[in-house]
Amino acid sequence: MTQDKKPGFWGRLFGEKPQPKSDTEEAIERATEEPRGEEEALAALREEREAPEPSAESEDSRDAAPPEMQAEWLERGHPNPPAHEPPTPDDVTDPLERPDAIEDKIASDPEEPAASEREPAPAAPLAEPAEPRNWLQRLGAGLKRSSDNLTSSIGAIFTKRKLDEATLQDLEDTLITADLGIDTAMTITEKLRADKFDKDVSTEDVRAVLAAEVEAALGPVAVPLTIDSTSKPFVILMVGVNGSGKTTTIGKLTAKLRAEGKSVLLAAGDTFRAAAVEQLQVWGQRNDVEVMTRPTGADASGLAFDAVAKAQDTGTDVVIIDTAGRLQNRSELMDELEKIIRVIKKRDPDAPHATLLTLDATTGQNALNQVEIFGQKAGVTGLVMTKLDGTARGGILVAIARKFGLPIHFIGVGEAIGDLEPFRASDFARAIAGKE
Ligand SMILES: Nc1nc2c(ncn2[C@@H]2O[C@H](COP(=O)(O)OP(=O)(O)OP(=O)(O)O)[C@@H](O)[C@H]2O)c(=O)[nH]1
Repeated sequence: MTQDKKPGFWGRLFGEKPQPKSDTEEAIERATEEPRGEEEALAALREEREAPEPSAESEDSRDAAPPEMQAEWLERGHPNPPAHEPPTPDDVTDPLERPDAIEDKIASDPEEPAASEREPAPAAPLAEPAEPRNWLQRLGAGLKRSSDNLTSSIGAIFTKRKLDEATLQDLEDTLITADLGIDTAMTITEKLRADKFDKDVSTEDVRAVLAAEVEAALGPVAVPLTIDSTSKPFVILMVGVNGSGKTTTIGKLTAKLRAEGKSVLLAAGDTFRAAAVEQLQVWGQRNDVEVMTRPTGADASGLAFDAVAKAQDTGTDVVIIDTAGRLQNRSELMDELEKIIRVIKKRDPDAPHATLLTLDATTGQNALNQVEIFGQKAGVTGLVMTKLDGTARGGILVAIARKFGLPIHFIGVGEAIGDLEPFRASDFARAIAGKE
């Protein structure tokens, strides 16, 4: 305890009663030439140190200080002892809280005006309301990095009024760099060449063509995930590389299915990692659904089999099977995925009814390879693009759509339970083109 070494610390810290000046303060008074300025600086510092009196409801009061500290505190007339021991000089991390901070402050900031002369502190920005934004706004915010990247590059290219060959070439390069794919890049530049060559063109014109082409590419693949109620249970297998968002997507999707009144059983097929099982269990609790598990290292296909069997027996609407993340180039792991599918089919030859591949949007071009290999090995039926909120590479979705034509069911723009939405081509196109 440092209480004895630092008498009066609490009082000074909380601006309680006038205290005899500490050695440090006295030394400052002696050493400085302009006593008035120092006093004001001291006053300003004390003011900064002042903390509101802890209230009976304050969180701090839940975790009381040791008895001797409480005695000092009560002696000083405070109703609630502080939450924890007063910090010692060594464990105080805020420099202004350190006993020697007064010296430092005056030495380093001799011109600091008195508190009364200071500009009033700017008002703190209003805290963002919890859930004020609709989906479109969240999508726009999520894709902002992608669209900012794209539109600022477009803005930099279109400095001349008339559209010429060099500008078109630069635009094509920009669109390819933004992961939209060569086909889309060429379609956009050709359209602009046909309509606007040697004519006035604005960045707004380019954005309009961009949005139209992206929508044209994505429209056919924006297909909702339909749960066929004649397949009971409807079995969904979730696959993807490590960390692509499988488990999180399962949690979000389960919430949607539950909201539609469907019963859901989850199978924690990532039997490699105990943490992965726990993560799914948390989502299970949140959604109030059962999660089937096996000990770490158990055969995932056995678990999948049992989950389908149980859902058949209990009349559960949907079974979602999580799987361990695997890189598409690890053939032995991809073989294991094939085994899971084979085994599920022993319970229901039509299952899995949907095999969803989660793609991390931040991956960029590698996503194309993932779709290809997972498609071949696991018979992917649809895609979920996750983490569109944290990437400047959202354009990859366009390239994937053009190359594979696989349905894109959902996109994820955050980690929260509500951050999964059915994919809508026009919303995505407008957001990525930065159009209101
Ligand atoms: N920002 C953001 N984060 C996401 C999104 N989806 C998932 N995540 C985060 O990505 C991380 C990995 O997600 P998981 O769901 O654990 O991924 P996984 O594919 O199950 O991972 P493995 O089990 O390791 O293969 C977690 O921190 C998630 O919260 C999303 O749409 N946006």
